[in-house]
Amino acid sequence: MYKPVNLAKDVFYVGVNDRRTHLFENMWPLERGVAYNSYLITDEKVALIDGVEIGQVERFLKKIRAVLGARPIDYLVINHMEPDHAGAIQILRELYPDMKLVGNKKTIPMIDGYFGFSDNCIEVDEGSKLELGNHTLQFFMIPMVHWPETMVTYLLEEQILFSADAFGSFGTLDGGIFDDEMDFDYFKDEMRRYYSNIVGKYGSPVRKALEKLATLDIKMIAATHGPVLRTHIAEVLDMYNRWSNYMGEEGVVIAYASMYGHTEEMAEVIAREIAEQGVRSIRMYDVSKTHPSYIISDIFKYNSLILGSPTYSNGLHPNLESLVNKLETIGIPQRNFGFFGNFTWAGAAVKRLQGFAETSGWKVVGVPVEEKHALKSSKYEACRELGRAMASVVKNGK
Ligand SMILES: Cc1cc2nc3c(=O)[nH]c(=O)nc-3n(C[C@H](O)[C@H](O)[C@H](O)COP(=O)(O)O)c2cc1C
Repeated sequence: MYKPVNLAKDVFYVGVNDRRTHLFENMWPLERGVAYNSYLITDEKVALIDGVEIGQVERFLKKIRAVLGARPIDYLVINHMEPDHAGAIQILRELYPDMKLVGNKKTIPMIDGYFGFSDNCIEVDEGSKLELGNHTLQFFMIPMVHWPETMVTYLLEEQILFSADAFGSFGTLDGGIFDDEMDFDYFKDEMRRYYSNIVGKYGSPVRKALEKLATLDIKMIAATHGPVLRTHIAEVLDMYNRWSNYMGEEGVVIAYASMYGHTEEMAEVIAREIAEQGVRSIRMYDVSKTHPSYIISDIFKYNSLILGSPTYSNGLHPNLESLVNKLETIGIPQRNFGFFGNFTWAGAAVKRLQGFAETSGWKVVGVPVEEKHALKSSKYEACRELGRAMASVVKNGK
């Protein structure tokens, strides 16, 4: 019934869209859903590359059968064992009992651990090849992008890279499957939100993977989420190069918490001064309103960050603390950093942010401002001074 979508002759897209799940990994908002991409190659042997999340298996199987009819699958290539791709393994194995699972030495113990079997598995290694007939698959390991077993599969004859979660994105494929069939700008933002929050900690493994992939001629990148890339490959590789090197463009993210508006007022003063100094890219977020994944995405985009918080139970406001914890986990090596806070009887927020600044190794810009009660003229001027200092560093590097 389904009209097959070809990436090349005998290479098919059989992925599915999920618009029902609200939170990816039960954490990251999916405003426009997510796609679980899977690919089928038909030759003397049939290979399926990655699967889908278990809840989406029905439509997935329909798409497979639309291509294969009653023909069995010979190989299931498992580039990545995360359950949003590997969840359908059990069902696929029951439907196709002779199907061999193709993974590396780290994949197979995970198959055993999750599903309780390790028979019918083929272990591949760096550079191993699997012949399907007229098509040859070659495997390259990209450990910790973003799980240890992750590998990519390269289809030599068509120069298609099946890249697992690398180059993936949130967002369903609303009709368009390929990057030139859609408004790709939306996906660039969602690709950064996906990368920064899910893969962002692993800059060094990503850089190693990019070096390895640079030796391949790539006509198409087929990731497990988001559009199939055939037009924007160079641009996306460049984006990955910048993100994995934690290079931020000129701009300031200001993220604050505020219960009664005093900390917010300080943030407004700082932002206005930065703008008056000529910085055009300023993104201001109330951490109680905006999910941290969007804020972290912008912290990856821009080279400077200012955090502000009221003191709350002798610490940071819990939502700001949560953002700081996430930043500590990711460990971005360098940003220009300013901070400020507000309190009523004994300030602790600025002290906590000072501690974060020291452990992060970031360049502290300006003098931190801490106001007691309402904003008064001396701290108003101190906020402006912090804004001026930040604008100078953003624009002039000092
Ligand atoms: C639940 C709660 C806990 C607080 N804990 C502290 C505290 O430990 N030390 C302090 O000096 N002020 C504390 N405050 C007072 C706030 O820091 C103060 O009201 C501040 O001005 C709030 O800033 P905002 O207007 O930006 O929300 C607390 C306030 C609330 C509501």
